[in-house]
Amino acid sequence: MINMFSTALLTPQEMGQADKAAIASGVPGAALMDNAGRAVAREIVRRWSRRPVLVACGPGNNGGDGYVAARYLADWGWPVTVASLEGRMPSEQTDAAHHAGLWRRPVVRLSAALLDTVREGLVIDALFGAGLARPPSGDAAAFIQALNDSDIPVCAVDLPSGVNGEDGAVLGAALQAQLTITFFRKKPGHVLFPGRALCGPTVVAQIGIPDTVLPGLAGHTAENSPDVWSATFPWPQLTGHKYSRGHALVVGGNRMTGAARLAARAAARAGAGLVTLAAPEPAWPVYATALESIMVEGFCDEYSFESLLADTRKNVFVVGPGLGVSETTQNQTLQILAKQRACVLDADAISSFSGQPERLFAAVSEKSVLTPHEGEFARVFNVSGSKLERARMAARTSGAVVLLKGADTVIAHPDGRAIVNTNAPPDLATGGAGDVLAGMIAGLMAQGMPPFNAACAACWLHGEAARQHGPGLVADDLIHLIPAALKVLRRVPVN
Ligand SMILES: NC(=O)C1=CN([C@@H]2O[C@H](COP(=O)(O)OP(=O)(O)OC[C@H]3O[C@@H](n4cnc5c(N)ncnc54)[C@H](OP(=O)(O)O)[C@@H]3O)[C@@H](O)[C@H]2O)[C@@H](O)CC1
Ligand SMILES: Nc1ncnc2c1ncn2[C@@H]1O[C@H](COP(=O)(O)OP(=O)(O)O)[C@@H](O)[C@H]1O
Ligand SMILES: [K+]
Repeated sequence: MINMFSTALLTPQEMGQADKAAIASGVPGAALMDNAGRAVAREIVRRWSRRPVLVACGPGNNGGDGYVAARYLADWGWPVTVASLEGRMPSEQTDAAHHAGLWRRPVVRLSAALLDTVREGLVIDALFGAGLARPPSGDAAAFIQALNDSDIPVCAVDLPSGVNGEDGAVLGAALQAQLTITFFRKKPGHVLFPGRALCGPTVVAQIGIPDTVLPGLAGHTAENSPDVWSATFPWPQLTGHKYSRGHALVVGGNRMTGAARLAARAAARAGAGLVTLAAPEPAWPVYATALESIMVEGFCDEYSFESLLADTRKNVFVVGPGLGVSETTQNQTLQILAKQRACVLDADAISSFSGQPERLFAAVSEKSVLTPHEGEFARVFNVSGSKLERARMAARTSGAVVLLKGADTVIAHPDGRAIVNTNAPPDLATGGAGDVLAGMIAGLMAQGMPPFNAACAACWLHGEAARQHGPGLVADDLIHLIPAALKVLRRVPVN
């Protein structure tokens, strides 16, 4: 069971449908807009002391929210200037026009020169939100450029103008905000780069849209959070034993032995009851000396490798870290996939199919999790579009769960669902961090967690472990911080 609703990510189009459904259920559009603008004003007074504010309003509903925010701030005694793009007011008989009408003071034409009035103040960006239709040009482009060149803080309504809500891309030029307030649920553009960085922290305000509108229109994209998968998290059972917690087998390489060791340790820390490292004979002493609780079994050829896989209690395999790109790696991967058990394919297990992706796609299934970074991804998937679209398309094409790594990791299921991870600090950009992630996913799958859920949960725990460490992180540290991340997940304070 997976909960895609509480952190659902809605496209601008889906958000429009949510808006309509809320209105149909009896909440007037003007009230939604009033709630939205008041939420913006409230978040501002919570963070900044009273100061001059310039509200830049576009011609649509985003501008409508701006007129509301301006009214509340002025009512609370803030010095407010309202400016409209190209002097355009909202079309008559719209909610935005209604709220623009409630602003009884002057509305000036927006220009970069107005920034001089708020050098010590703040700008509310209510130019464009979900309805951004083309790259900003003319007055809008000049204003965005001048504001970005200044150090005046910007509070964006819904999205920083210029950011595409659907995928976080910049359409021509976009504002850099210090705070973004969005409504009801985030959009993909709030969590995917570069949009995420341009938003600053994003606050989600509830404005009267009931959650009951969600099942009709959302459910295929969400932000990663324990809410999504915690119901299926495999906590140890009182009467459990090591065999009931699964047995992960990690394939080791001959030379880069650290990668598989990291993955094996991470699988054990994530809770696999038993972990075996399958070591090629020449490297067996290296693995055997380094590992204590992890069993090390040697193999010398494909036959002895095959016999290592035979034991059906070994219910999940990790293949790829430190193996090297070669035909041998490809063969080992295919041998593993032929067992039709759960597996995590990382690094060289993916790259070894460069130029022959069909061989990989024919062998994987929903029980397989592929964990490429962008470089590995490009070797086997020939897809374009946003990161969300590419991961989704890769999962559909291959039939496997695909976890496309990076600062905004996307986890996609072949059925079209996708999760965007947002808790990973940049300290994770260090060699071996991906090997640890692969092991953690396997450790959760060993305990019976469904592959997609396991990939999401491991990714969140990985980010949390890194957050606990902070700067100076190396991959080895993550192993020791998995217990601390698990404690956070259980809401038990870390001692
Ligand atoms: N949905 C909800 O639940 C709720 C939504 N709410 C709010 O509504 C916002 C969405 O409103 P929206 O659909 O009116 O779109 P919006 O962002 O104002 O932009 C459209 C206008 O901008 C114009 N325009 C576009 N690009 C342009 C460009 N490059 N350069 C120049 N002009 C450009 C475009 O003009 P046109 O293309 O017609 O010339 C049109 O007039 C959403 O972000 C949120 O803040 C809240 O009130 C609470 C409830
Ligand atoms: N800038 C970043 N911010 C957050 N997480 C990152 C960033 N860069 C990399 N990561 C994460 O760190 C891990 C690196 O994995 P990978 O590139 O496979 O490294 P390795 O192969 O050395 O183990 C992935 O989980 C990735 O999502
Ligand atoms: K905006």
